[in-house]
Amino acid sequence: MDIPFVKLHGLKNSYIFVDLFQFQLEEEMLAPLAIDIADRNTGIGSDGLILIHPSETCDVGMRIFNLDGSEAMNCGNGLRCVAKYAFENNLVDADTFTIQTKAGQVEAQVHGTRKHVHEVTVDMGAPILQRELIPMLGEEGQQVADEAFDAGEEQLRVTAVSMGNPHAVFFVDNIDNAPLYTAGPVITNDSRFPEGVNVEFIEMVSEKEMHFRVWERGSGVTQACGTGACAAVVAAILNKKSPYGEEVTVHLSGGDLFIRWEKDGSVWMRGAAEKTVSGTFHWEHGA
Ligand SMILES: N[C@H](CCC[C@H](N)C(=O)O)C(=O)O
Repeated sequence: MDIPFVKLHGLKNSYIFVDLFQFQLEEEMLAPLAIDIADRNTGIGSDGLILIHPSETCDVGMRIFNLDGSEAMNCGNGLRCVAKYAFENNLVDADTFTIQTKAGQVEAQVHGTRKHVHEVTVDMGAPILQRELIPMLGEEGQQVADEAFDAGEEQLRVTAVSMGNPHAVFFVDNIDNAPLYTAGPVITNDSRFPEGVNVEFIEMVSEKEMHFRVWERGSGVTQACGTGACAAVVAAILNKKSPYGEEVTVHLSGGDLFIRWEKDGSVWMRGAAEKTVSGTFHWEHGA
């Protein structure tokens, strides 16, 4: 079958987008399609697949699938790309609109014109901090902030935050020495996280600036992770390394995101979204 797609990225965290307003896919196709279309050798190449779909509760809907075909509940960089695509393709009437995710709904505001949106601000809603809702094993009802967490030879300290998807945040003295490739793949599958976890390493530059690296659940090391950047700033504030209510600059491998967490309120994410290419993917389903 020939599948129309658009490739977009948020700070080089790229996804292949299929617009279900125009093209239909069967549910059982989605995971194998994500694996095939994201393959850098035999597919288009990306960090996963994102579906833009009609929604009964919001202006548009988004579903995201990782490289390994697993479906995630949320995707920050993907949301900015969905917002850009929806506005530029007249799927929405105004420059501010709602997007349905499996984690709930968010509100996006695009910056730019119908011809070209260059930046998007998203109200990501409130973080989820109760251990059992991350989910992470251990005493229920508690937050997980600066808790001892040994992984292999690494003696680390974890702060766990969900943005609809789970994140384990670790503060290190030097981001270049972070055990991203050694501890990342171990922690992402650690049994203390029954649904797996996205793994972030953070080096604080100042209270309003940090370096960020990520091993993503289901995709491995990516150039950026929007929900991860949100989780990192929440973790910094919980650990009194950053202030509530002020924009923190997060330096990811692929570029900068600007994140603020309003006390007792939402996490706001602002950053770029760019289109790379559109075309048709010829897919022999089941081949
Ligand atoms: N890259 C995405 C996160 C994907 C999350 C996915 N790896 C999972 O939660 O399983 C972002 O910009 O938020």
